[in-house]
Amino acid sequence: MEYFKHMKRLGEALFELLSEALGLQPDHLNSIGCSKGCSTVTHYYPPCPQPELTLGVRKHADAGILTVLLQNHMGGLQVLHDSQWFDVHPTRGGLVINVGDLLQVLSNNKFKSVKHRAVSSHVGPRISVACFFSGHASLLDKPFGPIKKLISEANPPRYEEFLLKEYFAKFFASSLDTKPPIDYYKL
Ligand SMILES: O=C(O)CCC(=O)C(=O)O
Ligand SMILES: [Fe+2]
Repeated sequence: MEYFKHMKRLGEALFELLSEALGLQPDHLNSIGCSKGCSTVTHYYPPCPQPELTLGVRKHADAGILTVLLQNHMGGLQVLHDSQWFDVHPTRGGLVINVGDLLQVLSNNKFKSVKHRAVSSHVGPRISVACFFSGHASLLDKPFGPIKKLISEANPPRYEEFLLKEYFAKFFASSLDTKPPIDYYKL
């Protein structure tokens, strides 16, 4: 419980910084509910006898707005950059912050969601705790798209508006092998 209180506060602070980085008022992303709707998934990856035959989690970008990830000392998380996989080495007391597909939409592609995966290992277990910020429930029924203040003639919208509830319905009906729901709304 204590951890989630801290996650909520951290989320608010991160969304302030991200708003400023977009050239918006510091409270912009918080005021539209970005730091709400935080859900948590804990992963337990046991030691794997044949790690070369499998992956812990396949390549994907997180579907929500922002993810705060805590991993134990085992390592295994990798991010894709310029078509190459890079290890995200665990740092004691460190957290990994991943931009999700919905922040890519809100920022009209200024922030790019990060493709990542978790590889298996002979040793373990590896444990990770992901807090997914997916936005306040009241956003589900409202049109969602790039922030209007970020749109101009020089920077036209890269996504059409859509309903988050339809987006999440697509997400929950999909697998990591199918195209991510964000792709349906690209302009
Ligand atoms: O276990 C990890 O480090 C990654 C988990 C992950 O990518 C996810 O839950 O979306
Ligand atoms: Fe992920």
